[in-house]
Amino acid sequence: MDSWLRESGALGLDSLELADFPDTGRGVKTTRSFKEGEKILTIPAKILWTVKHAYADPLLGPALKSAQPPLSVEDTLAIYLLFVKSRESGYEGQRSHVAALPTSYSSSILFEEDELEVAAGTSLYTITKQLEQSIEDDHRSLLVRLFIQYPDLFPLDKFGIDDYKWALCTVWSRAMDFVLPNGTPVRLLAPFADMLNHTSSVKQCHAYDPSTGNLSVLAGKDYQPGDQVFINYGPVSNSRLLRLYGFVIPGNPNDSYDLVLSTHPQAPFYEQKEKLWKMAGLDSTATIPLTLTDPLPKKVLRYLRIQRLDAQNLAVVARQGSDAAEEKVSDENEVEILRFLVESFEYLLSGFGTPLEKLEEQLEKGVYPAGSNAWAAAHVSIGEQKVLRLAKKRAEELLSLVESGSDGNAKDRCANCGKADAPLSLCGRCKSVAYCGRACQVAHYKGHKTKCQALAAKSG
Ligand SMILES: C[S@@+](CC[C@H](N)C(=O)[O-])C[C@H]1O[C@@H](n2cnc3c(N)ncnc32)[C@H](O)[C@@H]1O
Repeated sequence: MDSWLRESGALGLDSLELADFPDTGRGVKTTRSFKEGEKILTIPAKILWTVKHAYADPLLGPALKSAQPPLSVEDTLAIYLLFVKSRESGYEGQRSHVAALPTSYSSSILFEEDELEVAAGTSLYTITKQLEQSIEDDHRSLLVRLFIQYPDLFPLDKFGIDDYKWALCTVWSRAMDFVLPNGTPVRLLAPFADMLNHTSSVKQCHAYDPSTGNLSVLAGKDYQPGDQVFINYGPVSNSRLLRLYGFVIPGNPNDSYDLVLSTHPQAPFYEQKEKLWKMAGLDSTATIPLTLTDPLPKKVLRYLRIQRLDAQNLAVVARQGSDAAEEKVSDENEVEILRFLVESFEYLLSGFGTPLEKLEEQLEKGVYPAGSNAWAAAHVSIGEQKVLRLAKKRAEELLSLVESGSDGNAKDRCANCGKADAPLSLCGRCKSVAYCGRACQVAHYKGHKTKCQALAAKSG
């Protein structure tokens, strides 16, 4: 691969080497020092794996163009990889890259049943099960649309379901995503740059240059010779890390739980409510991430307030336009949604195979060998349970405030983020709500404006 990279014009290889590291496995180390921000590596456009290049290939391109409906970006890249892997001659450079790829992966889609069972109750469990099914369906569809149409290009012994899963795992764990200035998304695989492991302690330091199409990596921090070079894959939860990359970060601060909210189209006033959700930037089916820092996002309350509107409140809320249901609609509505949330979180938590404390105890005792699939699944479950417990606590606190009638002018917590353990200052105009800082005051103003003006006018 090295000579292919050099001949193609890759820059920076003289200062970098592949190496094995105890925590992250194979990665890249520097052989000289770098200052943060310095360019470390450039992989030229012509050797990147992209959809454009797959379609431009003289053998693969015409077959891809004939597939109806067209393949997704993910499938195109996966088939491109398998196609090159299956060739016995030609494609020498790309084949040397494929030969350097891992032969197996530890994504949750490849877990044994008993390993995945450790994560029972998590969104990882549900999504993995759904994925297993959809991967089989997609593979069957590729057989019909592509493989059996061109048996010489896609020999079935090299395009089976296990090959397809390998290719998908390769794309999930190694592809990089960018959005061009005109909003077009680009997904690509960059040889050698795909050997860089992740750490959240560097800023995003891989970049795509839309004018040249080259991929570059900058130093995300200062490096000494022999240091491992990292990039940042983004603020990814353990659930997503395990599904897409096959690893977890114990105590991951980005852990989250994806809450799915949906409403039956035959529910009362569905069409009017659908309009209100749209106005509020939501959809009739909304997936909202609950996180450790924001376990009960405002969007959840907003969605449910609209979902539970009665005929009388519907008209009032519709007049609020884009501020619709940003704040409490009525005591009844608020109590109803908060009770629903407390019960739902309780129900979701009861669905976890093993409670958080028990899992922590098991990890402590070494029941799951460190680094094993079951160990990783246990970390996902712990993270999601932590988030759900925080969300339930927050819903209970809000419920007791509404039930005691002290929510409307609660001054003991930030009206925007709910923080109570921070210095708070009152809204300068109405003095009825408090904020932990300027950012929260600004973020809250749009929804608070009408009430603020009314209260300020009342108090003269
Ligand atoms: C883009 S590749 C990086 C190179 C990879 N280690 C290799 O040998 O090909 C992404 C994969 O590296 C591993 N990886 C990356 N960052 C990691 C980390 N912080 N801890 C553990 N494994 C990591 C995971 O297996 C992940 O799927």
